[in-house]
Amino acid sequence: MSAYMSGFGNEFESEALPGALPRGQNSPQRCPFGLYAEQLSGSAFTAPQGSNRRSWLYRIRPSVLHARNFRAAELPLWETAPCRTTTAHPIDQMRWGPTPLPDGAVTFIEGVRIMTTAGDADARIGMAAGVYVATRSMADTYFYNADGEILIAPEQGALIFDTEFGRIDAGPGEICVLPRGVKFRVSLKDGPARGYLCENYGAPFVLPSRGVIGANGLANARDFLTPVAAFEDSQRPSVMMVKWGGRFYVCDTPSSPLDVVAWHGNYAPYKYDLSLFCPVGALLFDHPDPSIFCVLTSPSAQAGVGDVDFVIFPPRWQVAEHTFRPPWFHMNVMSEFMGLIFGAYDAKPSGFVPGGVSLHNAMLPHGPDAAAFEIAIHAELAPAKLENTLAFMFESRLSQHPTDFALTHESRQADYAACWDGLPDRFERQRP
Ligand SMILES: O=C(O)Cc1cc(O)ccc1O
Ligand SMILES: [Fe+2]
Repeated sequence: MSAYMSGFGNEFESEALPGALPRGQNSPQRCPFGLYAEQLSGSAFTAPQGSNRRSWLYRIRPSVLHARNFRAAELPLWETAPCRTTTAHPIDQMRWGPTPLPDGAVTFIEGVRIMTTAGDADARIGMAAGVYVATRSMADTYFYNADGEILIAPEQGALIFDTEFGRIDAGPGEICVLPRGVKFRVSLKDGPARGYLCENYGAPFVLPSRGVIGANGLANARDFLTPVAAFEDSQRPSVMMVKWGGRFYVCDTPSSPLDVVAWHGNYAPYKYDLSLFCPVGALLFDHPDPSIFCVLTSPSAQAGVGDVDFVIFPPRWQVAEHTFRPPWFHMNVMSEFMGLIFGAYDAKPSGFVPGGVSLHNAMLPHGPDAAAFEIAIHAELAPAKLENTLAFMFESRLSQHPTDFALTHESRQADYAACWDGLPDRFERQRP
C-alpha cells in the first residue's frame, strides 16, 4: 500500500520516522538521527516565486556517495533531441500498432523506446515521446534523469515507483510524473507492463490556467497525489544509472540511494487518476479546441504556448446540436503525438488501438477517417455518452522528429494515410 498527500506544487512535508524532519530550519548543525541534509533544486535559485521549486531531503547518506565515478552505458532506443533519423522517410501522417512485449527480461528503463524528439535537451527546450515495455522489475538498480522530468501513462500493467520521496503506484488510467533529478526504481505490480512516456526537457509541468472557466474544473489540484516519505536502509551494493546530456552512465553505489527518511518542499513526484479530470465542453453547438482537455502544460517562454501540453480525451457526454461531433479536419502549427490507453477514439474507429501511436506533425492535415466522417454526418444528434475511451495527446509547439525505431517499427502502418481515401467529393455542383 502506498500513502499519499494531496495537492499540486504544495509545500509538502513528510517524515518516515517521527522527529526526523528538522523544525524551523533547513540545515541544522546536526540533523536528527544523524541524517544528512541535502537540497534538490528543480528550478534556478533565483526563479520567480511562482515557479521556484526545491525540496530538502534528510538522508542516511548524501547523494555524492551514490552518484560518482561514472562509466559510460548504452540505452540506444532512448534517443534525445536533437536527433535526426538516418532512415529516409517522407514527412507524413504516421501511425503505429502496439509495440509487442519482449520475450526476454527487460526492465522499465531498458524498455523505453523513444519514437519522437523535439527541441534540444541541452537547451532545456522540448521533449521526447514514446512507449515503454517491461517484463521484469529493476533489482538493485536505480535511475535518475538529468535531462528532464518523465510523465508515464501506463496502458497495460501497474507499476510501482520507489522514489527518494516515497512510493507511487500507478496503473492504466493514471499518470505518474518523476521530476528531473529524482532517483527511483520501477517494479512490476501485476505482470508485464506497457505504456507511454513523455520526457520533458523544459519547464516542469503545471496546471494550465483556466481563464474564464474559473477556479475549478479540468484537473483539480487536490486530486494530485505525492507520496509520503519512505526509505530503504539497505547496505546491498547496487547500480546507479543516470541520463545526462542524451547519454547514459552507471556507477556502483554501496547502498540504496532511496535513503531519504524525511523531506519537505514543493519539488516531488506525483500521480493523478485521469478519471478525476472534470471535462468542460460544448453545451449547445460546435466542437471547441482540444485545449479544453489540457491536464498539464510545460510552459514555454511564449505566453500561453506550451513546449508540451498533455491533453486527454476522456469519457464524456456529447450534446451539441446540429454539429459534427468528432474532431474536425484541421492543420495545426503544433505537433500532435497521440496514444490510446483504452477503448476506441471517435475520430478513428479502427486502426488506432490501445498501445498504438499516431503522429500528426506540425502543419500536416488530418482529421476523422472516412468511416468516422460517414458515421458522424448521419448520426442522430441525441445526447450520447462517449464511453470506454481514453486517448491522450502530447502536443508541442515544436516539430516532433520520428526516430529510427519509429520509422522501422514492425507495427508501423505504412498505409495509414489511406484511412482518408474513402472521403468522397460531396460537392453538390447542381443543387437539386
Ligand atoms: O487530431 C486529433 O484527433 C486531436 C484533436 C482532437 C480534436 O477534437 C480537435 C483537434 C485535435 O487535434
Ligand atoms: Fe489533431
